[in-house]
Amino acid sequence: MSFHGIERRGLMLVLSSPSGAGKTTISRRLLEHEDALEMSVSVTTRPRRPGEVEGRDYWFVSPADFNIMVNERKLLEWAKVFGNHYGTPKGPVADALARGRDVLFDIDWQGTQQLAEHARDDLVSIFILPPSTRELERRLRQRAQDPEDVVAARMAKASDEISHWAEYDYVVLNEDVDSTLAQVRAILHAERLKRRRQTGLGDFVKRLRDGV
Ligand SMILES: Nc1nc2c(ncn2[C@@H]2O[C@H](COP(=O)(O)OP(=O)(O)O)[C@@H](O)[C@H]2O)c(=O)[nH]1
Ligand SMILES: Nc1ncnc2c1ncn2[C@@H]1O[C@H](COP(=O)(O)OP(=O)(O)O)[C@@H](O)[C@H]1O
Repeated sequence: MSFHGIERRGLMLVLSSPSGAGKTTISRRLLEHEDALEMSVSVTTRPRRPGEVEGRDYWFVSPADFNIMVNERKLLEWAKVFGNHYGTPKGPVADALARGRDVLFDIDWQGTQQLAEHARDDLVSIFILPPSTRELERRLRQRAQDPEDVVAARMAKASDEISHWAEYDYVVLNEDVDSTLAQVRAILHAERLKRRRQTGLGDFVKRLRDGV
């Protein structure tokens, strides 16, 4: 990746939050604005929701196929969430990073911990908090795509998920979508400028010094 003509190493941007806090909304908006960013599309055994698109939101697979992917080590990380399995296919992430692109992950704390074990230096993690419990419940119901018992289960798990907030590099409160988006973009832009990510800086500075 070239940034002002200087080679840069791609980064892995993780968004986690309790269900309903707004990860999907923020991810979609972010991808509209950030050309150099690609979504990591997970595989899941969860049923497809109305409006979800195969290959855009998830790859929907059977439990048997998921197990095959685990056994063949095709997943970078995987976890069981709300009784279903979710995992990150390895290939597309490696390809994107090799092309110098950044990769966005909508994964839970278990997946974030696994990525941190393998690629801490390339990882930038953001935890998204809802403004209040009431608002979280309102958002989960408003989405109205899950049956009532699923909404209740997700609310019951919210406290567990939130308990991992301090394991993240950044924490953003998602009150208003536009300002959350601006904050996440600011984090991404600053992280891209980290010296160790600008791999072409040494050569650039050498040419600069040679010229003076
Ligand atoms: N570890 C891991 N978690 C995932 C993956 N894909 C999705 N998740 C998480 O699984 C949880 C449930 O996702 P989903 O069923 O789409 O509901 P959501 O909470 O509305 O996004 C969320 O916390 C996601 O971040 C994955 O590949 N790995
Ligand atoms: N800042 C916000 N203000 C109001 N509603 C929001 C906000 N962010 C997300 N939502 C709504 O809340 C619901 C859950 O958001 P979603 O992005 O699906 O959350 P998650 O992916 O974390 O489960 C959706 O109906 C979405 O439109």
